[in-house]
Amino acid sequence: MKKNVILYKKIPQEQQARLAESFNLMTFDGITSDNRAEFIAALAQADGLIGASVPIKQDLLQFAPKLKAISTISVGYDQFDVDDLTLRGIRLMHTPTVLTDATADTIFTLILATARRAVELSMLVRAGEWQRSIGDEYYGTDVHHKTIGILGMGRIGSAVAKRAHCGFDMKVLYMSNKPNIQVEQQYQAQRCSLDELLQRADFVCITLPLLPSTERLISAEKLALMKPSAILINGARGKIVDQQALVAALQNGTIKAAGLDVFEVEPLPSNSPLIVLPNVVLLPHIGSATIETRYNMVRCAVDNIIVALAEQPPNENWVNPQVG
Ligand SMILES: NC(=O)C1=CN([C@@H]2O[C@H](COP(=O)(O)OP(=O)(O)OC[C@H]3O[C@@H](n4cnc5c(N)ncnc54)[C@H](OP(=O)(O)O)[C@@H]3O)[C@@H](O)[C@H]2O)C=CC1
Ligand SMILES: O=CC(=O)O
Repeated sequence: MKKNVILYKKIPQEQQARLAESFNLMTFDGITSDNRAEFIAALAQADGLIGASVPIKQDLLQFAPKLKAISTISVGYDQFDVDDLTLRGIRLMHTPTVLTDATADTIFTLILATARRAVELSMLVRAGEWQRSIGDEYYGTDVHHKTIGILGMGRIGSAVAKRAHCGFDMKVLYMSNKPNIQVEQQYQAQRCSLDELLQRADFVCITLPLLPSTERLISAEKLALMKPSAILINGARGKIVDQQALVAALQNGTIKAAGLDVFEVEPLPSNSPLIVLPNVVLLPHIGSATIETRYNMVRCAVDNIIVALAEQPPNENWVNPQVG
């Protein structure tokens, strides 16, 4: 008998067809206050869930007594309580690797856009204010040959290090739980403490997961360690930075600029003080948002739910293989 799967995100038709071939499929275009009751009712019979961006924790899981697997169309899984899923015997699968390069490219987009003031100057042109050759008040800062400090040297951190070293002749510093010998050998990366990295780096890039140990890691005190000329790039999760402290640091010149793809609250509220700061480049959480990469993530997540519900042995996309 086919198992029951809920798809809670819109995905390309042919991938949805793969799901419909394997499972009794129920679909939701996101979970909103309008359809939440219907989603909760569907959970009663669900063997599997596949989707993205929605926190699925105890408040929803209590209505899902049969649930055996969740496949998230993302690499980050901070929207779940992994220990609780493991206790409940629910397999959690994610989509590492397929989005690594696209996300590293987004991080480099933010590095270049902040350093060269690309958004600010583009707005000046659009406003008709480009009347003569621009003066030094609008000059940017070099990226090449500068020092980049990468927080978290995993898949995306390593891809950023590659771009920095091979493409921009940058010196690479990194802070990680354990040494990454490959990046040390390939990109001459040097591991150091968080404080040393913050003091030395021209560009500080966050590529950490959101965990209790990383939440608000970049506090007012840590921002104060950065050079006044330094630029902070966050391509990971907004809650890793104390956003209020960041706004203050950008307003009072503690640091020069920031490039942000992620925020404490998403979508970023329209009254956020970040919106009016000229020295910030803001993106709407698009780290992996290319046509090719988003498609590959969906394909990977569909593969994952098929594997997980077929009770095949753990593979590298399983977050909690101990569930078995
Ligand atoms: N903006 C966007 O659209 C995207 C954002 N992301 C975010 O990027 C994050 C990283 O992804 P990815 O590179 O694939 O993940 P990885 O797990 O490959 O890399 C994370 C690295 O951070 C290290 N780390 C974890 N905790 C700490 C800590 N307290 N101090 C120092 N290092 C630590 C990990 O070390 P160890 O292995 O030893 O724990 C690991 O090396 C995701 O979790 C997600 O939140 C990802 C994709 C797109
Ligand atoms: O934020 C995106 C992810 O895949 O994680």
